[in-house]
Amino acid sequence: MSCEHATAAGGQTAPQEFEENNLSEVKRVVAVLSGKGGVGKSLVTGTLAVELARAGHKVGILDADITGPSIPKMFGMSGRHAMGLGNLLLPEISDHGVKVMSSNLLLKNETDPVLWRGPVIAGAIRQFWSETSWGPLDYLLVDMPPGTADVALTVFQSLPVDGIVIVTSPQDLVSMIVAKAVNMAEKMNIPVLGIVENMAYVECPDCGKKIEIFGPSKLDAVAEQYNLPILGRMPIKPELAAACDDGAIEAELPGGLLPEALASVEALPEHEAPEPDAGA
Ligand SMILES: Nc1ncnc2c1ncn2[C@@H]1O[C@H](COP(=O)(O)OP(=O)(O)OP(=O)(O)O)[C@@H](O)[C@H]1O
Repeated sequence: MSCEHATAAGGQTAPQEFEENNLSEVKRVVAVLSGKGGVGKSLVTGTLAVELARAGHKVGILDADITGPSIPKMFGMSGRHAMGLGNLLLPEISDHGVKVMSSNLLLKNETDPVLWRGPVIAGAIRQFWSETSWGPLDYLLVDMPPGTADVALTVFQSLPVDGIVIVTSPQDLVSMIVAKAVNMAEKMNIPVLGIVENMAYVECPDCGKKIEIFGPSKLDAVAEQYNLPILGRMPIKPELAAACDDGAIEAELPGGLLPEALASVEALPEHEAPEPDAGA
């Protein structure tokens, strides 16, 4: 498949800070990172976005998981396409006001594979920041690609990320994954806000007992080892997966799933406004 926008932006490899355009006013950027795919990073990003929006904040999601984007579907945007305004892209806006920019919003069909090479992906990230009109946002959440490789590095080197939320699951090699993320964050000088453990347990529908089906969690020990706060434990809930599949996360997400993560993100100070002459 091809994308006019992303192809035009290809060829950008050298690490550099991407400029914010003068139609965006993003106060805080939070990256949601996981060590591998499928641990629920996108669900945690979506949950945080919904909880922030319900708390009255203006929220956007930059879907940096370029080759495996799942945010638009979760927010009921399947089949929608991002529009342009002059040189800028306009994010799609969900029913409850969450703005989303994603490679899936640039594809003709959402089932088309994204077969872009690294430099083109970096170019897409630049477009989603520098060439997207985000307007005023209290929080921009970045749904990172899984792992700590190339694209993650581009995001951390190029966007003004204020904090990182690490998502793990009990069957992960939690200690190693957290170590990699913490080392990367330290090198980039970005604070890690803490760890969310997803799929931590299943609740018995009859007696409410929490069953740790992947065995006892190692999260407490790892959090202590790296001196990181635990930002919450999400249970496996089939209705969550169904809500994501139906594009109904905003309507159907139960309240209060990640209170500690919400409080930690809300406590982040605003970063400094861009230079007045930073243009699109
Ligand atoms: N706590 C949960 N309960 C039920 N289903 C879940 C839970 N967490 C994630 N899922 C489901 O598991 C699948 C993978 O989740 P998700 O897309 O959020 O993972 P990811 O880490 O972002 O994956 P990738 O890195 O491949 O994009 C989705 O279908 C999602 O709805």
